[in-house]
Amino acid sequence: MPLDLEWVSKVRVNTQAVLKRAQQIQGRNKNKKQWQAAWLLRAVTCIDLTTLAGDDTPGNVHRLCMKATQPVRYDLLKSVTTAAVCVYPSRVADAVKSLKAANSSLPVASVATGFPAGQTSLKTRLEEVRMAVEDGAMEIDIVINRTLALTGQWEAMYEEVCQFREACGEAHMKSILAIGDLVAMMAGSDFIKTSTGKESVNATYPVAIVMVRAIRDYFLKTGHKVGFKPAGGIRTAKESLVWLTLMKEELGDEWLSPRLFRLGASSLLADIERQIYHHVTGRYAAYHQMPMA
Ligand SMILES: O=C[C@H](O)COP(=O)(O)O
Repeated sequence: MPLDLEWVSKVRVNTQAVLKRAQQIQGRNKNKKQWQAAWLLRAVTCIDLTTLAGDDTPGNVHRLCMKATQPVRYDLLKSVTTAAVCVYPSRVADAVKSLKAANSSLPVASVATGFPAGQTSLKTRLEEVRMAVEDGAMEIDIVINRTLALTGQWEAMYEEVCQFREACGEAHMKSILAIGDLVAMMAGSDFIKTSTGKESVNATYPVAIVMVRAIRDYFLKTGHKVGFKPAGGIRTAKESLVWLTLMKEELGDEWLSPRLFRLGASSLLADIERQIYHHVTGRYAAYHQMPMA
């Protein structure tokens, strides 16, 4: 849609109310036994299983892909996968190859646009998006230009995001960072994502509440449903339940599927798998019994 700065300028956040709501949501979802297991399985299906490390290799990306296709031990659970795998652009081809060899249609997501800082030229950032798409990425997690956002240059940020949208082609575009949500949605983002996972503060519930309410406002005004992806520092099964509760309560059941909700996480799955192991066997497994692949 065209940029509507009047709408952006009218946005107000009641910080105290948001903090209170965040507390409230963390106290919800006391489901136990099979209900808790069901919620955890839902969380698994929404994970973008991620590796974004300087020492990523075809080998560890391959293991990640195998884990994504069989996230919970085969003897405990069959036919569930994560939503996607998420890697650096340089590793997209490796992930596509591994998944193809495993006969899997799981999408490969790639961070791009100079992730995590976004401090490279626009030309370079656009080229990076195109290359990742060319290598087979079906989802692109872009970093918005924080310099433009922090200095209030919304038109320029909107133009950049529109160009990323175009460079993504058919690939879904997820835009990283709470700041500038509305502008990113106006410019065609399919998802908005809290953080890169590389900042000292990443996905927090109060910020998420502001973001999902921006998604709701955007939906009410345009009829267009934008997805939400919290990412960074999400490590425990319990946290995944809070995130699902937040989505259910703020946006409703429709936002509880991978089409509109993802958890960006590199090390959450192990804890969920442990909880599911406990649910099935009555015992807790050691972490080494839940291998990466
Ligand atoms: O986009 C995903 C994040 O980088 C993952 O962050 P994490 O490694 O803290 O789970």
